[in-house]
Amino acid sequence: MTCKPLIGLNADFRAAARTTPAFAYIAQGYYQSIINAGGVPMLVPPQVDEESAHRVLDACDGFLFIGGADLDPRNDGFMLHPSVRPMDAGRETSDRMLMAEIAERRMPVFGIGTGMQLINVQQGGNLFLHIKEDLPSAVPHFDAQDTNHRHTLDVEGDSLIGRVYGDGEIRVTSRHHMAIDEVAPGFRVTARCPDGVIEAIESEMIDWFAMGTQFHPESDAASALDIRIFEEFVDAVRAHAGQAVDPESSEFHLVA
Ligand SMILES: N[C@@H](CCC(=O)NCCCC(=O)O)C(=O)O
Repeated sequence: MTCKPLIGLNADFRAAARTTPAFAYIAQGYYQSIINAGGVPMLVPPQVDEESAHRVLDACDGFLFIGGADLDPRNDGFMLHPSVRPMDAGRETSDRMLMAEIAERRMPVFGIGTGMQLINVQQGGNLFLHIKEDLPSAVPHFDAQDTNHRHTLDVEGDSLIGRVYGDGEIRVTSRHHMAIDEVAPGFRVTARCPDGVIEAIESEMIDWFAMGTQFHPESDAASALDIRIFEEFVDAVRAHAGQAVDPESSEFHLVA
């Protein structure tokens, strides 16, 4: 039997406005990258209770948390900072429910942007709420005029990110004003911007594939190397689902 792994993606949510209804949505780069890497994306709108979140996860082999607006620091016991623009409260509640259960199940997970920040806080780490204030010498990590604003990246060679990018200058797409401060127990930093801002984390736990990038490998400006991160993730999902690679056919078979 061959089958592609089913990967859940949390959708963003925008409340109704004067001329538009409420809608859940997701940028194409996130789900297209999963398709390109050989997975089947399943878009998950905000869930209303734990039972529903668990039912969704029963159907998934892995999960991708997408970027978006800010997590509300008050949900982690911190004060609101004037720069923080909290995401829709329903999305945040749903994302946190899904993430808690994903961690419990040790389901393979990849978080991008806010998605990485979610993994980190749910696992006991914390965040700088505004890079400009907390790390004043940092280079710009956000440009309102350029959604594909890029900066360079220093990677740890003995990591997934290091394997993907190898040697040579790396430039990645950056769109954030918050950043990881303390890394959650069980995770390590595997990439930083040369200014020190944490750009990627990976689980060190042998029973759990979990990783995050602060940068955006799904962006329109993604390189062939950026796309390799999704392939590594989808391969990890397959491995967790008990599938093995058939090098002849490039198809994936359930291991009996
Ligand atoms: N809280 C974050 C948000 C970082 C992020 O996810 N940016 C992407 C926004 C929209 C998208 O491209 O999906 C911060 O630190 O600013």
